[in-house]
Amino acid sequence: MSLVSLSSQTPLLDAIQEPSDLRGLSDTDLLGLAGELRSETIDVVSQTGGHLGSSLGVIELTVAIHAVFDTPRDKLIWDVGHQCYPHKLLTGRREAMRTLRKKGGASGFTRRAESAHDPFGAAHSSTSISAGLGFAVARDLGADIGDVICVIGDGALSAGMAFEAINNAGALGRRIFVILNDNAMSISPPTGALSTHLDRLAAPVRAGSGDAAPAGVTSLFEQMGFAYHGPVDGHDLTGLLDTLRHLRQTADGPVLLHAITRKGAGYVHAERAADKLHGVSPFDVATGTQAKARAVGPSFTKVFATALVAEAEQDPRIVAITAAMAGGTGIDIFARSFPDRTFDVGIAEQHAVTFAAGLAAGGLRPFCAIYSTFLQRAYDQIVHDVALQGLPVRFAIDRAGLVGADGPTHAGSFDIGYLANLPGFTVMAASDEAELVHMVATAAAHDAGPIAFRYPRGEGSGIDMPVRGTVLPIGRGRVIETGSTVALLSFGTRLGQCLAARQALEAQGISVTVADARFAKPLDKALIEDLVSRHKLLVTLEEGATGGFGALVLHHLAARGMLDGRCGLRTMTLPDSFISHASPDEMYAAARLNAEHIERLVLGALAHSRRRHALPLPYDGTNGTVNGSRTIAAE
Ligand SMILES: Cc1ncc(C[n+]2csc(CCOP(=O)(O)OP(=O)(O)O)c2C)c(N)n1
Ligand SMILES: CC(=O)[C@@H](O)[C@H](O)COP(=O)(O)O
Ligand SMILES: [Mg+2]
Repeated sequence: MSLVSLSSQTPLLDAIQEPSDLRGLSDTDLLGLAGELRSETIDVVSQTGGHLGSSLGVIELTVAIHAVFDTPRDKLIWDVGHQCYPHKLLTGRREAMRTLRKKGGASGFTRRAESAHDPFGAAHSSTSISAGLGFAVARDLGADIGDVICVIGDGALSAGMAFEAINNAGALGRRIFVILNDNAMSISPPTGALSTHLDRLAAPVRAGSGDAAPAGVTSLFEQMGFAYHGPVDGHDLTGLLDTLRHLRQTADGPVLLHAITRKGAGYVHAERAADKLHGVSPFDVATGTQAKARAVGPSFTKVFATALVAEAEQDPRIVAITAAMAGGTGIDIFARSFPDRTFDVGIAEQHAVTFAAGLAAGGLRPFCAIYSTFLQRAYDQIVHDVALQGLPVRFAIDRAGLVGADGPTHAGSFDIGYLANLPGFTVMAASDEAELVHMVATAAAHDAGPIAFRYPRGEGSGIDMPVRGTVLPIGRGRVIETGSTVALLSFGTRLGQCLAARQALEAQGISVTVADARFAKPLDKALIEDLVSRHKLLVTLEEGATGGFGALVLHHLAARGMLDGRCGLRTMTLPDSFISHASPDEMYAAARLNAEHIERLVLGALAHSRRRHALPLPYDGTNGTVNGSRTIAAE
């Protein structure tokens, strides 16, 4: 049943500059406003792309919260933040939303720097209750803060840190509102016993038989010190207004309101879609058909998944783990072939890694497929449970490097540094989709210890693909093109940019070697020493922050006493800043990691070495980016 007829007329929304404008409206007008807000959300995302289903599911919640509470003095914190589009439309950013996720435009998540109505930034899930409790305690210790409202989804609630926060909040007893937006969806259907528990609580509302948990079913939240209210219909705006007004009047401690919603609510194409149109590219509103990005080659994700299936067909010890990202990581492809060897642990990366460690200790060959950025959440598990015990967990690290519209919260910038400094780890980066196939085979065969291979979001270059992966010699890189003056040593897919830069430099009479390092650990020391001894300049490149591959190369050369100036050395990395969202190309341009930047750096370094005297480097030691600013905009 559609909750709204899509109309382009939005007279009520037109009058809303700030949430305070809502508070003068009648409940009837608020109903009309919700309808207009839903239409506007659909229209905006049909133009820009982004996260649609989640935003549609919280239209009524958004209107009710801003109508009842005194935002921004009352702090409204959205968990994940991918559902914040209606919130942004009501908080002075309606125009900015037309530039959603574009270079210089509105972020697709909440951001403190963007608005006082975004008291806490998000994008990684399950942080809202911890942050909200911080605001609540700051208030109780004298800060000028009103109420605190955390909106968290059923998926985000499956992460351990959400329960760490509930555990603490329930004991502290501070007044805080947690609104559980329960649409029985994560990106895909949720997994886990918590989901079963929530379904039991929600059953009456979902069955349309009333606003109360079934007799005898008490929520675990009550057991943990929260006043549990619900389940209530999260699309019944009038009911929500009454409930929130009542709770605001009466709450004297932590409150959890269990709101039952539908992801994609009010847009038939979203409601019908298996994923409820969680993440979409621009689409036709009438048909729901999305624009298809032109792809030259297969996606790295699909190449990974297909290669893993091929390996698993030969080896029953191979199992796959995802943390609620089966579609994004391609593990859903693996699951179709091996449902009993596939484990979706929910949004629980810490558990995923240590679970994989247990699987490895039990003699299996676990592939833990987690985006680089989300793997950050499990660092101690990687160190303490995997590396320290030398357990052969395989890490398939997707979304390595800059990812584009999701921006800095999703950039895979740090895994090279945070893995290659761990004893016993093997760290690889695929320079293209064929290399990725070989790296899956190499990881499958590697029982000597933990091994990771990284690859970017998006499609490959469409090169010829091997039928099967071959196991690579550990710690060995490969020379692609031979030259004599400059050596470009690339770790990852900047290799393509190196080859383009080589062409430009060769046209200027500069002879360039291009090599693919393949491994950041163990380093190919023989290759590095040979490149340094035979060239005037060695440049390392990586789609990672400083302190990664290039640093390890310099460490090695220092240890070998080869920093004697006979060969100039430069490292090209991501800048020491977070790069705002834009397209991947625009972000790599801001990072100065494209072919033109390689060419410019080489010419500058050669000129510098010709002058043979120290000049102040035109940068802070990175590849030309201005340092000092924490976040830089894509050019
Ligand atoms: C730590 C972390 N892991 C994974 C993700 C990817 N992710 C984004 S939204 C989402 C599902 C969230 O489900 P829920 O909280 O129920 O929100 P809904 O999409 O249903 O509105 C996931 C897994 C993330 N943002 N953060
Ligand atoms: C909100 C969130 O964290 C995910 O939806 C993420 O945006 C998915 O990223 P990809 O689109 O790269 O799979
Ligand atoms: Mg959900």
